[in-house]
Amino acid sequence: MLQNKIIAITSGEPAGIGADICLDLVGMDLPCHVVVLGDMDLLQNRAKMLGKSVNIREFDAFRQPENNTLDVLHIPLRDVCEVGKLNPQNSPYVIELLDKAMSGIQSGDFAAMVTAPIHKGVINDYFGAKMYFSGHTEYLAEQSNTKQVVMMLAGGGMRVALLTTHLPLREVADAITAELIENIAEIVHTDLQNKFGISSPKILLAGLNPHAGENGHLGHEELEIMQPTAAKLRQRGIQISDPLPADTLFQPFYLDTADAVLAAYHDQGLPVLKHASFGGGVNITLGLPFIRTSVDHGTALDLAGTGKAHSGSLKTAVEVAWEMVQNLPK
Ligand SMILES: NC(=O)c1ccc[n+]([C@@H]2O[C@H](COP(=O)([O-])OP(=O)(O)OC[C@H]3O[C@@H](n4cnc5c(N)ncnc54)[C@H](O)[C@@H]3O)[C@@H](O)[C@H]2O)c1
Ligand SMILES: N[C@H](C(=O)O)[C@H](O)COP(=O)(O)O
Repeated sequence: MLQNKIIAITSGEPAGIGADICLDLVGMDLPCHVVVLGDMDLLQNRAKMLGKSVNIREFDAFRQPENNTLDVLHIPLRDVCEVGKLNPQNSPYVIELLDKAMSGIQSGDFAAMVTAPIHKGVINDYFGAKMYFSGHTEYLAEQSNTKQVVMMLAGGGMRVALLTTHLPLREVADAITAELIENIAEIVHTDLQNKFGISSPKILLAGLNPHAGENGHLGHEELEIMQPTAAKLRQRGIQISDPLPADTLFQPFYLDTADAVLAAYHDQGLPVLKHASFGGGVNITLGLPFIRTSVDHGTALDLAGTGKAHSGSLKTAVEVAWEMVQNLPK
């Protein structure tokens, strides 16, 4: 049976580089069979534009993978797609790719999903008040009725998980509660064990404020919330540090002692990681009832159809998803 050995790749925003990087997978040495979810004509046209001669065929779970062939689960675009130009009318298509990948996992057709980049802005332009879309992470959590998930990126020899994800900076401090830290740290701890095979994970907690609050003189979240919660978590057997100053935490002296950093917010942790590994890192959603990884970059509308987009991150995302599948308790 091929079925549960297949990884579904959602091709993402059709005007962006999603199709380009999916086409690049053909001929790569991948650890498993992959099927791309997307519009077949879009993929054919993009292949032509890029001068790639790739055999694009309709996905059939019982067919063996073939050389120079991309298996595609055809999902039609809703409207025209001009390369590099966002068309809000295609937003339901982008969402359908995610829904189909998720239902394929639930039915046992796919072992995991890997997502190519989407454009959150255009999805919100289309759906308006009907649905607020802040990212794959939050959407997949909602759709799978998962109360808490964690965004973690890996690259450049580090893993960086986030306490808060796509949240305006103004709202970050209020969102950091003892309950949130406990929930997130527990998910990071458990998923590092179960999905990454790390038996005794060590987590470094970054403070929210400059110099981790400078003993309460530069903010009180560290003393009042983060430190007592970290102590409580340690009593429960989770190896997490007290909040450390984020500006000096990302150096080998600390990083070499740990399996993951838990950053307080998106742009505290991710710029460091992306500086070290942009285009080769991977975004992993922890805490979901299924495996989902993604690229570390966005839609790069400026590069779509030019042949200049790098696909290393997509390849890594497939490899990491597959490794996670292998690590799942049997
Ligand atoms: N996994 C995802 O779905 C994901 C991740 C990050 C950003 N985004 C979304 O993408 C959209 C655009 O975001 P942005 O402009 O901040 O970031 P971006 O990553 O699309 O582009 C930033 C810069 O990096 C370059 N770049 C990006 N990917 C590249 C690649 N594979 N190879 C070579 N160069 C590459 C782009 O040309 C651009 O100069 C936003 O809507 C954002 O939310 C989605
Ligand atoms: N925060 C992610 C990053 O910077 O790479 C990106 O926006 C993707 O997030 P989702 O996987 O939730 O779409």
